Amino acid sequence: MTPAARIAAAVALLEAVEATPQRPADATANDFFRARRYIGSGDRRAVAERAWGVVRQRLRLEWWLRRTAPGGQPTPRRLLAAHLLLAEGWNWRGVEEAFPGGRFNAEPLDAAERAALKPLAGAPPVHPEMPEHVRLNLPEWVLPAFRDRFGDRLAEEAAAMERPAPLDLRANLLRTTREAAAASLAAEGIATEPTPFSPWGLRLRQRRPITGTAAFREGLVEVQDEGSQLIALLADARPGMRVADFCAGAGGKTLAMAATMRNKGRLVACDVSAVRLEGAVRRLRRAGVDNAERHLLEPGDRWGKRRQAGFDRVLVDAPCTGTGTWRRNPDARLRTGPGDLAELSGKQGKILDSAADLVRPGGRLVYATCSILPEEDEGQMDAFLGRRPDYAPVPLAALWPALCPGVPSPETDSSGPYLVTSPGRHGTDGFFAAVLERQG
Ligand SMILES: C[S@@+](CC[C@H](N)C(=O)[O-])C[C@H]1O[C@@H](n2cnc3c(N)ncnc32)[C@H](O)[C@@H]1O
Repeated sequence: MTPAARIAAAVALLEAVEATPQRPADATANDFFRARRYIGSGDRRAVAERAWGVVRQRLRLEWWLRRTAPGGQPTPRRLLAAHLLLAEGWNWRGVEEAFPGGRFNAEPLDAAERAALKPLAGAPPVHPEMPEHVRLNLPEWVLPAFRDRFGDRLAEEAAAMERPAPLDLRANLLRTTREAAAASLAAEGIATEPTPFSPWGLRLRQRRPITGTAAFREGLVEVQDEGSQLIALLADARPGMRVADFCAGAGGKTLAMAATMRNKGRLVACDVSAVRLEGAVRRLRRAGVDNAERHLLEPGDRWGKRRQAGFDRVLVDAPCTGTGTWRRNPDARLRTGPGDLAELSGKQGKILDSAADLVRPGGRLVYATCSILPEEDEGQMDAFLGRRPDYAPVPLAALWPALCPGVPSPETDSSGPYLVTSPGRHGTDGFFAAVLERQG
């Protein structure tokens, strides 16, 4: 593809993303490229990277365009050209030439577009007159909650959320060790380093596709952010236990817990989504897990009633706003709003109440989110502990030394008894996890 054709394709991809604003952008991108198989993998990567760059910077690009052309719409063409000028450092001439018209290329910029864009040449992406949330590249509605969470580290965390996430793998101890998995990847030309907190984690030095490697196909490694690995670690599922992964999805944490259980005991992966649970089947097989079963939770289901107090561990990896994963899903910060938070908070409380009854006295309920909004995290725990005096938190500081001997704990001064990870401080996604013990 010529550089101009790549620009045109990135504009078309952004238009497709805009046309389905509630759909995750990567799902739209998959359809987009499937319908254009003639776009080779190098071009596909370049087109997607540029489009995601625009999505990542959208709040700032829009601010600039509203300033230079107050009545004009921030169309995908304008946003992309603004991105070239502000974020990629292109000069004005280069941008004009990137829209040459003709077959496979974007139409030339018209007079209104030129008037809106030309003043952006040489301008900095962040302007001192931007409102704080635009400067930080965060939607306005999360600002108070993010400030509660991060205090004077807010700018540092917001900046970390703008950087693309590294690719983390979890060595599957059912099949290998972390060292052997790293050696196997290295033999295939993929350099990794151990993650600082998770005893199973390997971080790629450079982002590379890994699903084609023998190490992945043979189930030696699974893709999983280090923060997510820590949640499975905190569940402390041991061989012979009865364990329920209540919101198992496609089994990311089920797989990790099967490994700590060494395939011994009973592990049930539950979810309300048959499609997501089905997604776990191949992963479980590849990982060599044979102690896990799946259960689809349905309305009126008596499964939970029959298993009250039947589990040593119940993990609730709750549906949440996903605000902790914004560095990974740049479009999510544009799609998520306060209405989602209200709806999800209600759901989280209900899920916790159902899951809590499954835990035996002396057993543990582990509640986790990939959100950094206190309302979904500590707020949810305060409300739950108010409703359920038979539960008490087990502080992270008490759990960590036995789970990870010799490794410094990821706890922070402000995280209280809970695990709170963040991109700026830990280099992971933003996760929250609480371990609650049911009193005997
Ligand atoms: C954060 S995702 C789980 C991710 C998964 N544990 C992993 O590690 O890959 C939350 C899951 O909760 C499920 N869910 C939503 N409502 C639920 C409910 N009422 N009971 C159980 N699971 C639910 C969703 O279908 C989704 O798969």
